[in-house]
Amino acid sequence: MGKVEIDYSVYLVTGREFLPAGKDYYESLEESLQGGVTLVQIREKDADTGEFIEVARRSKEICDKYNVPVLINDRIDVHLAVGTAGIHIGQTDCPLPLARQLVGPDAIIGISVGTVSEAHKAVEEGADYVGIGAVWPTGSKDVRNKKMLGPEGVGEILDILAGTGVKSVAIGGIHLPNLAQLLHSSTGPDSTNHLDGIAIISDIVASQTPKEAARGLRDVVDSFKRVRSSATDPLALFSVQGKREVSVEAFVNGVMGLMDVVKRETPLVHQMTNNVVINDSANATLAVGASPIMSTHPRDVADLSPAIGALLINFGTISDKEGMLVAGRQANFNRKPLVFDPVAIGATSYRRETAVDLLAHWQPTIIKGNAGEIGAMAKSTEVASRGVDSVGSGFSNPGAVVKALARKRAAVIVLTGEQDYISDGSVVLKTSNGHHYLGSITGSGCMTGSLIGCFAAAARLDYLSKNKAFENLSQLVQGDMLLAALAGVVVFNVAAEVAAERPDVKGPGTFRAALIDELYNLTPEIVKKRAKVETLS
Ligand SMILES: Cc1ncc(COP(=O)(O)OP(=O)(O)O)c(N)n1
Ligand SMILES: Cc1nc(C(=O)O)sc1CCOP(=O)(O)O
Repeated sequence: MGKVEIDYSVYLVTGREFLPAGKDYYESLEESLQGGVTLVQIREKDADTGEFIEVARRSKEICDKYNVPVLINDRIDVHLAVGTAGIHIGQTDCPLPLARQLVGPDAIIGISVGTVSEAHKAVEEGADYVGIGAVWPTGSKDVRNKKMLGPEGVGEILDILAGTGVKSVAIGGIHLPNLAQLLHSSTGPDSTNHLDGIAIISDIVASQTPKEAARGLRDVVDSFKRVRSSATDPLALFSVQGKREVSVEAFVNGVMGLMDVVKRETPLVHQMTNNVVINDSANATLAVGASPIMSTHPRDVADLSPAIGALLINFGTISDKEGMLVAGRQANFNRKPLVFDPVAIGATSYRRETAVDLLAHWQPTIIKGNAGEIGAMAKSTEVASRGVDSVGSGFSNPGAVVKALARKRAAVIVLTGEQDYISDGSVVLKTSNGHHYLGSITGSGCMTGSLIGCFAAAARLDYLSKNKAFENLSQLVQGDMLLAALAGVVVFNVAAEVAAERPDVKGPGTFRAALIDELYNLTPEIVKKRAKVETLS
């Protein structure tokens, strides 16, 4: 007979205990199937065998109407009694080789994995799919004894599965607002090994409207799979208007256009930054025509999110981690650009752990850092950090580093230095503006991050003024984020050059004041004349 063909896109794991008051289980199941659930697992933790068989039998009758296969959680006897498509087992249930002997070659066997070694074993033992979890904390199961994987941990397990034919779903704490982040940031650099689907209890079962809940999840997964299978650029995270023209002239014209958009729209740019630079960053933001808001309290930042144009998270003095977690999640949920400046990430283990934690909870759109910071993000040993500065002469091939990291992180990467390198994983840009005074004042890197935030907000607004919102539901943000990153870097460095040439500038002190003036006075024409931009690929 052969194995049933399974679509893992939206895999409902049932749980009668999570139904909202008054909601009938069978009604809820049928509504979720109407919404687009593609696979159902019957999970009964409290039922005795007779009751489990009855629930599975009736559930299968409903699923059969929609041609959706059913699997049974843990209980091989219930699977055999009802004749379902297969089983899902955990690490402490019946060993997989024995389960295979009992259910036969045609039954689907899925197994839970939470580590790379469990994934290796699942492949060796012939699992059809793995349930990778827990991605995030969940109220549906006690997972306190398990390591939370975050999207990055899911990605490490997906790397093991690449080329094996074993399918994958992620499970645990997955909801509509964090779904696009999970799908993108667990995907490997070459985009071949991405999740086949997601397994969900509460987001569907606990909903009063399971049809809509399932439909929302299904739309995002479908859209993600469509983009991954058809895009010429496998990242396809950000929208650009049509096919991008990769020429210096097009990029510089684009920067000029974004300068106008910022001045016209004065986007609100929420900045959670460090107390060394907070004033300079706010002033630089105002000088280019945007509007800064420097709030940090978790309750405040959640309310702000719908109104802002972009969010900057600069963890220089890392005193507001709770607020950063909330603000980043809200930015992803509201599909606002999120610029991450992991200041001195390589310098201490606390900073590294904080970054891992933040990145497990939200997906940055643009990551900006100096060589030490980008080296730490890329786990490169070529460049080391000392405090907030990097040491050594830099990367032997900086363009390759930013391109690879952009693909790994599914974000635009900006590497600042005497020359700046920017990549979205496809195009690599190099810019060479600036002045050595920038190294003699505090906050030049942080101000660059702020300006990238301003132009990211502008790029999103520009896109939305010309296109329909959210044509592609799996995209995290809309607008040309590569161009936004370029604009932030070029505008800041050109203004620095102009400031340093002024006769009244005698050193870093006068330069700092002049820099704000020249950001304020900078015109698109000056940028066009001075921008030193090269395309490397
Ligand atoms: C798709 C999927 N993945 C993981 C699990 C968890 O299964 P298990 O480890 O057996 O734990 P219990 O579900 O029995 O609590 C799952 N059920 N489905
Ligand atoms: C059943 C289950 N298994 C998990 C694992 O990590 O193996 S997490 C989990 C619960 C998933 O429920 P929700 O979608 O409500 O978070």
